Amino acid sequence: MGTNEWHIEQRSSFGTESPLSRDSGNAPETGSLSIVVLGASGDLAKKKTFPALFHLYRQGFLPTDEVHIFGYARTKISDGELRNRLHSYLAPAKDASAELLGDVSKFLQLIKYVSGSYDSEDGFRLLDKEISEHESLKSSAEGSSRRLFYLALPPSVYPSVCKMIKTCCMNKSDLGGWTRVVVEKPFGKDLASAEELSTEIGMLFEEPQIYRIDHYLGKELVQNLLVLRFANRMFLPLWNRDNIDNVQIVFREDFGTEGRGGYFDQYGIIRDIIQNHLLQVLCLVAMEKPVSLKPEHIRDEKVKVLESVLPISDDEVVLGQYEGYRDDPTVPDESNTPTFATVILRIHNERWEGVPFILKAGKALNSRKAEIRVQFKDVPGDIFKCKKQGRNEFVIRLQPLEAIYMKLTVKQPGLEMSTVQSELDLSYGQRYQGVTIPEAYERLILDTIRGDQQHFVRRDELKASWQIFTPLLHRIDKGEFKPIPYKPGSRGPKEADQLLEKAGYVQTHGYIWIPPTL
Ligand SMILES: NC(=O)C1=CN([C@@H]2O[C@H](COP(=O)(O)OP(=O)(O)OC[C@H]3O[C@@H](n4cnc5c(N)ncnc54)[C@H](OP(=O)(O)O)[C@@H]3O)[C@@H](O)[C@H]2O)C=CC1
Ligand SMILES: O=C1O[C@H](COP(=O)(O)O)[C@@H](O)[C@H](O)[C@H]1O
Repeated sequence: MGTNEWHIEQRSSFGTESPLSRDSGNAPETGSLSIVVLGASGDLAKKKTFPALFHLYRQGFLPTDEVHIFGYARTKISDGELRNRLHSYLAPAKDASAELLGDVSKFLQLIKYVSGSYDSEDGFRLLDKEISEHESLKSSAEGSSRRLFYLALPPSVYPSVCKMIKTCCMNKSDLGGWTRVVVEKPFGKDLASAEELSTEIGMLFEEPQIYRIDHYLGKELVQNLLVLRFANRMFLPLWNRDNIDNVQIVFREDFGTEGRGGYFDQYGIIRDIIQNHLLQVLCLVAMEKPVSLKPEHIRDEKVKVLESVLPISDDEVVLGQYEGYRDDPTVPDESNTPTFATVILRIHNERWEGVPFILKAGKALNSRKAEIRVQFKDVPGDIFKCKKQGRNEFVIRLQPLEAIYMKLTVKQPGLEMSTVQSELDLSYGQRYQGVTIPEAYERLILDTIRGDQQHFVRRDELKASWQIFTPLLHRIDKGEFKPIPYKPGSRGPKEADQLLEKAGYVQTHGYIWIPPTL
């Protein structure tokens, strides 16, 4: 094999399982599959859900003799109008080849739109009729139907929508097949509301039918975390408090809440990003090795980590709000909502006692990226006097430009015996040339069809995650904890950098990793 050749396992046919999901024990299924996108008129549906379905269709995972897709919402539009709305999201003008346009047009023909409300039976009875017609058209064995309901909706309507699905739209389960519901975040606003929502939905569906989606769990390098940690001998002895000084999990966006200020202001950055996306990543970084890759084994370990997190200390939190945030007419003039937060979590167990996990997220900052930064301790008895050049850091760049790199000290090439910071670099764009990295939503929807809950949040995980943040969130909601103003396009409040330093993070001066270009 040449250096630039790399064997990529093809995802061969619908229903086959990836090596890493084999343990889930799900057999490939066939028969009619109805995918219903509720909230089809909305932002998430057009930007993420339908494009993900289209990509799955193009790769052969949604065969036309089995699949039909339904959009459902209150807006009164025709099938054609929904298809027109979706067109530009499926085929952006810049790369609209004839082949792509042909595929878009075939895919759009699979979509039917049904209009109805979220709390009355009429619309859902009509939806059920349409689904049943499709099921009989696809001539599957009676009842062996699969029905997937994707709630691309505000959480306020989850209970009524779930009730309507349960009352009107379930498959005939005694004859085979299944009904599953996918629910989006934010799942609740605090511990009590999340538990209430869980109880309401739990009375209608069993846990194996509920897929609480967190799209960070579908990102390529998040999915790589367990492989990196548990399939590489060199990390096993290093991954603990004896060697690691601190861990940072960082999310930065270089734009504000444009167009979503009304939604955002009710939630803030902790509920929008930290309590879900970053905490899920923390679980995968910190958890013990699961017994197997079975979803329940993995999720059991994640829950143990969450339950070992100590109460957050006030002096380990910095909140910020970017200047101009309140100019949005949908944001109240006196809003106390943080658009930036650094929060240090401490895990009280044998592996991590004393190691700060620094979770940082912010909008309207100077760059867009998400990464995990594992910083090792200084070398004891350093004979090279290179301490000041920087510590070893293992960095997992989730986006953009996926990469894994290890910052390390090497001899400066040349005649002198001097040291310099450098890196071992696995940049995906360079190493896996020509490989398309699937979108998070694409993988996760495929998992829901396959019945693999490994990358979805279980009810007890959700509860434990709200337990961690609820006391802090309540104090912020009451105005007892104020965000510090920061300039849009900056690094956020300087107090956040000071907290980082206090927590033990040592910045490497005079060295910066530059993503390699092809
Ligand atoms: N947009 C994004 O990037 C992301 C969104 N999410 C989550 O996905 C879900 C959907 O998000 P998004 O598409 O942005 O939301 P939208 O605000 O676009 O709402 C989706 C659809 O729901 C209906 N709707 C809106 N408000 C209400 C209401 N108050 N009561 C009943 N129906 C309503 C509307 O359809 P109609 O009026 O036609 O019925 C709308 O088209 C949310 O839970 C969100 O938090 C998660 C991650 C990212
Ligand atoms: O869930 C959310 O995520 C997006 C960021 O997602 P990414 O995949 O682009 O990193 C964020 O913009 C949004 O506020 C939040 O609700």
